Amino acid sequence: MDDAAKDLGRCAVVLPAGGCGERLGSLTPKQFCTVLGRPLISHTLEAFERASWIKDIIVVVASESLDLMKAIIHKYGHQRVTLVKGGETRHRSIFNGLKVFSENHSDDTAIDKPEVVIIHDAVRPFVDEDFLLQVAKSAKQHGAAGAIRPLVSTVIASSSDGFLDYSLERARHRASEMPQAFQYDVIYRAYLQCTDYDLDFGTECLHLALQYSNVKAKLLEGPPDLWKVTYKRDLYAAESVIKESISQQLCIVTNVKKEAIEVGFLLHENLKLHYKQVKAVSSSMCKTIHHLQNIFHGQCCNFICINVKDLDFEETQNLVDLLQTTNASISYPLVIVSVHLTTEDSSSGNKLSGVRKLAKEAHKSNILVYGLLINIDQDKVQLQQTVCEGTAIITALIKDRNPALVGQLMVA
Ligand SMILES: Nc1ccn([C@@H]2O[C@H](COP(=O)(O)OP(=O)(O)OP(=O)(O)O)[C@@H](O)[C@H]2O)c(=O)n1
Ligand SMILES: O=P(O)(O)OC[C@@H](O)[C@@H](O)[C@@H](O)CO
Repeated sequence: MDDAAKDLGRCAVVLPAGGCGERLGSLTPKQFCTVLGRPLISHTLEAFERASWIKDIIVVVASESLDLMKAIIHKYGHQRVTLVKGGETRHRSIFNGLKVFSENHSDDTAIDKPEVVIIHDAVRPFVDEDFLLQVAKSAKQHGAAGAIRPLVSTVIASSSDGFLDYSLERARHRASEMPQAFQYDVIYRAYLQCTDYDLDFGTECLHLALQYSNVKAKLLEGPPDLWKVTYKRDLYAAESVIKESISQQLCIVTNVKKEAIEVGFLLHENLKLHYKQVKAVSSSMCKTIHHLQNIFHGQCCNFICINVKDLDFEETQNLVDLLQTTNASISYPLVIVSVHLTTEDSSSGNKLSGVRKLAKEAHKSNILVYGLLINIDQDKVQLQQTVCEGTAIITALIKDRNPALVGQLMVA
């Protein structure tokens, strides 16, 4: 991607995050509300950090949120971030963010002026790097560029007495979304000329570029998940989108004992009907996180660990220990379904307490461990049926990632 961005020149992003999220109805401003255990703004930052060609990330927050934002940056290890104090309105916050490149600072933190600056609401966490680059390149060429999406509802105007005045032809109009991008001088010059009315009541940066810099923005149709978190339902939707994105891959870890391999094979056959990528590896291949990351060329968040009856939790404990050595679970809760093969005569009592204890410890590292008993004292047909039921339990646990079920022992 870096090669594709090489003609862009220096690029930065301004993330306005200084609002109070009134429409969401929470005491916590929505950019700091947690989604899958992590503040919404951290998900957005992670998306921009994937674009290494964006050299500076300017986060604009209300002064009362500066310490909270610093703590989030530290906890999640965000890089390339500069904090700026927000303003009373979104436009004033964006303007404060843009000033960081052009005005001297008391602490001499001058930041190199970018050729292209992206502006993106911090509460829009789903940012696609390819599309970001398209918008930035288009802004380099045309002076300004912005994301648009088809309108879902028709736009109408109301008369002062509350009756329909006129309606806009929906097919000819679009919703203005983000990211937007500008040649830095185009948008900074526009903000310098803004009236107070613009700064206090305006909502459209593209309009400012046209009004004050006489630059018509290039409009690019963006992907469907560009939406802005505004209402409570948007937080729930964001959590579902993220859960779905981290539930595409699955790693089955088993040792070389015969019964473990047999159940592992049956689980693999069932699970590959539900997941895009299912890999089965022997626990001997999972001695280092390097091995694990090589399996999926990156981050896998879902594991099934098959423990044969006489070894109890050794496989799961080893996997938890390995995962705890990485930051993998900082970004998203990892799931381990600890499968225990059992026979008619073995008691599940000690397993229950064992899974509970192990799960409680792992949960401190944001690793969710669930137990699953599979009785292998069955004929082939019955075992296949049991594994099929076990697969349904596993897919539900991974999809839901419910902390309340951590340490519970399900029976297929
Ligand atoms: N004074 C403000 C107001 C808004 N924003 C930011 O602009 C983005 C989009 O604005 P909006 O969705 O309106 O956020 P809020 O103003 O917080 O929401 P509400 O209007 O419901 O209060 C958000 O990331 C918000 O934090 C900002 O930086 N400074
Ligand atoms: O008006 P709000 O402050 O809720 O949100 C800002 C949005 O209007 C803005 O992000 C897009 O419409 C693009 O300009």
